[in-house]
Amino acid sequence: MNIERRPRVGHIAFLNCLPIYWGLVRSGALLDVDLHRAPPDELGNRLVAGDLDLGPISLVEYLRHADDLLLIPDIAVAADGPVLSVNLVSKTPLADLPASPKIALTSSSRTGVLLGRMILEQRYGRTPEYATSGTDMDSALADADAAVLIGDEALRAYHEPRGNHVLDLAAEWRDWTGLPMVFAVWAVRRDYAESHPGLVKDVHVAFCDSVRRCREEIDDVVASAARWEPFEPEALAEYFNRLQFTLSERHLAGLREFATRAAGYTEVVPLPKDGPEFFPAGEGMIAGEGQE
Ligand SMILES: C=C(O[C@@H]1C=C(C(=O)O)C=C[C@H]1O)C(=O)O
Repeated sequence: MNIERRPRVGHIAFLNCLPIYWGLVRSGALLDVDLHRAPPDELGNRLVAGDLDLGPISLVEYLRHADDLLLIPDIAVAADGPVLSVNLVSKTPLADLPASPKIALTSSSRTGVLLGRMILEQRYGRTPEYATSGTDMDSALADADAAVLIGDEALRAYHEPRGNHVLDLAAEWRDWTGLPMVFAVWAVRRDYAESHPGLVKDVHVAFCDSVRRCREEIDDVVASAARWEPFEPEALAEYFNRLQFTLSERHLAGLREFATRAAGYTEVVPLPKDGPEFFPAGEGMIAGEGQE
């Protein structure tokens, strides 16, 4: 009897991760993983608790738990400029925000909300009062001057701001540092990587192949997503084009810069000098994508 169980793999329940999983269906690799779909905050908790073996995790959550995790090469959720779905949505133009604005931080985010705090405090000299909020624009703005939103709700706010002002935080990061912003990385628990290196390698290869297929079949990805999502095909095409799913050297430079700046804010484990530490999987497999 086979007592091996499938690797338990996370799946971020946002449109932005659809391209990463697209090819798993096409190649059949979907049958070889036990996929768990949830918002990023929940997936991070489950990976850290050992209820998942590997998968996407918010960059900040990875930095907090880097001692227990290894990065999986090549794959990320990132943007080198506007991302459209990590936004500071404010009732007034940014310049008119008071010195100590009330800022709502969506409960689903760890990285976007910290990026928003850094930008408000360091770039725009504000000393905000923060509160955790629901994930949608109305509940987040109910008792705040502005809100940091991520994912589908933030993309919706970008397309339908309803009188509010939308500041793209990945664009802000790029203007500020000259670097891409990495929002989520793929990580594997160290104990799982040690006991099941072959399975981790298989999942890595399957995801790299999936991203490659998605780029080749992007029109089908858009058409398929547009059947179910409240966004026009053109808007989805623009979004999937902005998003980068790779972790190139340039992305790593952005990740390290963010880790350095995050250290002053939250209990992140400082990266080792030549860090982050990777699951050993050889050369990058989807080189070229997202690299400049
Ligand atoms: C680009 C995005 O990245 C997401 C942002 C995250 C965060 O802020 O913690 C976590 C996972 C990512 O998928 C997005 O959701 O819009």
